[in-house]
Amino acid sequence: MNVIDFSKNNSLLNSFVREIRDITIQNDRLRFRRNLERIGEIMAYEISKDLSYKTISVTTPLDVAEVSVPDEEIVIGTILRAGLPYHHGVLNYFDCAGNAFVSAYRKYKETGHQSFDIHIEYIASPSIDGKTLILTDPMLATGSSMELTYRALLTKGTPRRIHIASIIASQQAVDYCTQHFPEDKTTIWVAAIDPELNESSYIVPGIGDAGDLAYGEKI
Ligand SMILES: O=P(O)(O)OC[C@H]1O[C@H](OP(=O)(O)OP(=O)(O)O)[C@H](O)[C@@H]1O
Ligand SMILES: O=c1cc[nH]c(=O)[nH]1
Ligand SMILES: [Mg+2]
Repeated sequence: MNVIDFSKNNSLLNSFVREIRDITIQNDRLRFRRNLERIGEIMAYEISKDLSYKTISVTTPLDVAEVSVPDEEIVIGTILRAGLPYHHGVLNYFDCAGNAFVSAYRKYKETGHQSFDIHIEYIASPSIDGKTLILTDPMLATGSSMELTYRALLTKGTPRRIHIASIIASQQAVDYCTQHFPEDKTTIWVAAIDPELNESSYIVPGIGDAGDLAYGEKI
């Protein structure tokens, strides 16, 4: 599977990643959400280079110009909650895309934060049949939410191409997605790959809880 890790290259993207990681900056919720959004914009731009294109003629006030434009029908799929600002950034650039929203949350077992199941309770999606599906979630920790969201969306058709667009992924999640997504039509795009998960399956060093940083703690 094709895995694209932008931390290997120097770009402005790394400055935004620094801000969502930095404990002295990340607690400004407005800035945190805006950083997820602008990373989404950059991801969309990078993914756009991987699409197929067609040439169209555009009438200007003076003549006709030939322009290459994307020739794929895109659906952006997002996992609540932390996916929302990131989704918004991707949608800022793929502004004609369809949109799918899936709720996935960790339901912890009575034994504490070490053990949980992922629950999916809500899906709102257009048909994804034959389309290019961009799955957006800033955190890819175990990879389970991403896989279960994908399986839930398969009830809406079979995508022709899949782009998993995350921000911080664990190496374990990258390996997991490599095993659980169709190899021939999936690309994983990440801003960084971190080495570890802690005992609560949080990414280390990671950023902490992305949903809480964006929207506040939940009970
Ligand atoms: O790869 P996984 O181990 O499945 O974990 C990743 C999931 O955890 C986060 O959501 P969370 O469950 O914290 O929900 P929230 O966005 O509502 O806080 C994140 O946005 C992913 O959806
Ligand atoms: O590190 C992690 C893991 C899951 N969810 C988060 O928000 N952060
Ligand atoms: Mg959370």
